[in-house]
Amino acid sequence: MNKHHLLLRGASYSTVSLYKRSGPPHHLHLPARPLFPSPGAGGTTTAAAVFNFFSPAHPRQHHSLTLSKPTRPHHRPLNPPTAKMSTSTTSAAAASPTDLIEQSKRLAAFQSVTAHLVPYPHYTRIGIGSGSTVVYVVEAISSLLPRDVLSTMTFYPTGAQSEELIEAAGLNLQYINKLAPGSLLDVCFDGADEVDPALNLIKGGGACLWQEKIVATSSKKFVCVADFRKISPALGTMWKKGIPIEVLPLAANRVLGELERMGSLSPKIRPGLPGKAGAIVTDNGMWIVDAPFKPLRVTGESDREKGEWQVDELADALIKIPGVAEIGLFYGRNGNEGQGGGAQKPVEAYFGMEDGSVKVLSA
Ligand SMILES: O=C(CO)[C@H](O)[C@H](O)COP(=O)(O)O
Repeated sequence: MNKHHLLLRGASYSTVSLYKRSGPPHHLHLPARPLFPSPGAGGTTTAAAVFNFFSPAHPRQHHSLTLSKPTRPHHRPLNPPTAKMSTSTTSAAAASPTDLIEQSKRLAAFQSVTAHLVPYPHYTRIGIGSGSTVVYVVEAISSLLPRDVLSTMTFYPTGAQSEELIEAAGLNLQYINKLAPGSLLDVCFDGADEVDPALNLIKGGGACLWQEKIVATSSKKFVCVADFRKISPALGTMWKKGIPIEVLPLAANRVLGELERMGSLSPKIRPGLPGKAGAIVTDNGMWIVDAPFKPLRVTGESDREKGEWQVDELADALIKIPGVAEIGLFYGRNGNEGQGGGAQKPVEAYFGMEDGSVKVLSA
């Protein structure tokens, strides 16, 4: 057993680098949770925390690390472990709304990767979702994990955007169609357009929902990463554009009629403008229909006469419409309930908040 004792300044750390007189630094990854009591609970008391863990660089060596906190109280939220990030987080109050949203996505990405990937160097197959938040997930993976660990991992995209992200970061790329029957990815990270308290999701704002669902359900666990705007009491409350539905182009008008009959409020074929005239075409050659419904009930039953649906009942009805390839409702089981894969809901959702903290909802 290797014993280390460090005196740290600050509230929380996710990576500690030990520099030796010679040779490369030794990176130790810590759990993403506050290490010490909050200042209000006794900021003048010296505290210590002991961790037993393995370093990815030396997986056979068992380490014990004792962290001691200085007596000065702290008032800062958890910071991702880069100097750049620390600076932007502490200036969050003065940030523009766009900066604030980007910072919150990045915070959530770093914390989710720290919690689910950094302590588990044996994870080798990772799914990468689509959208603007996932950009920060890939940044977090690239910057938090040592190169020799990354070289043992393979990353599975959910469309053209995440394929480019993986390649640009110099990570190993593999396609989900190469996953052997019965095999699963260890974990998959993806964003969402809206998240309800039961962790049902609306996805597909970026038109990648079909491959996203295939990758999520091919993973042992799905981790959702988002910003504060995505937290919702009921799907359809915050995301007003409607549930994205991937359809066979020749069936699109028929699907629209069926959706109206089910109570959807003005479903529409998503246009490709400004980039493309006509309908948007997905990575799979399909179209997207956006179908707004009244806010979806998390529990209870649907009242179909009134067009008021419970999430699972609506999802089950939508997926049965002929011509529908896949729907942007992620519902049913979560990863904890289906360890063998097949679950659409995340095991955890990380939300970067306006105050610089990260809120975590667990299944
Ligand atoms: O489902 C998706 C793409 O099909 C995205 O995950 C969702 O639209 C969230 O995107 P962003 O991170 O840009 O807010």
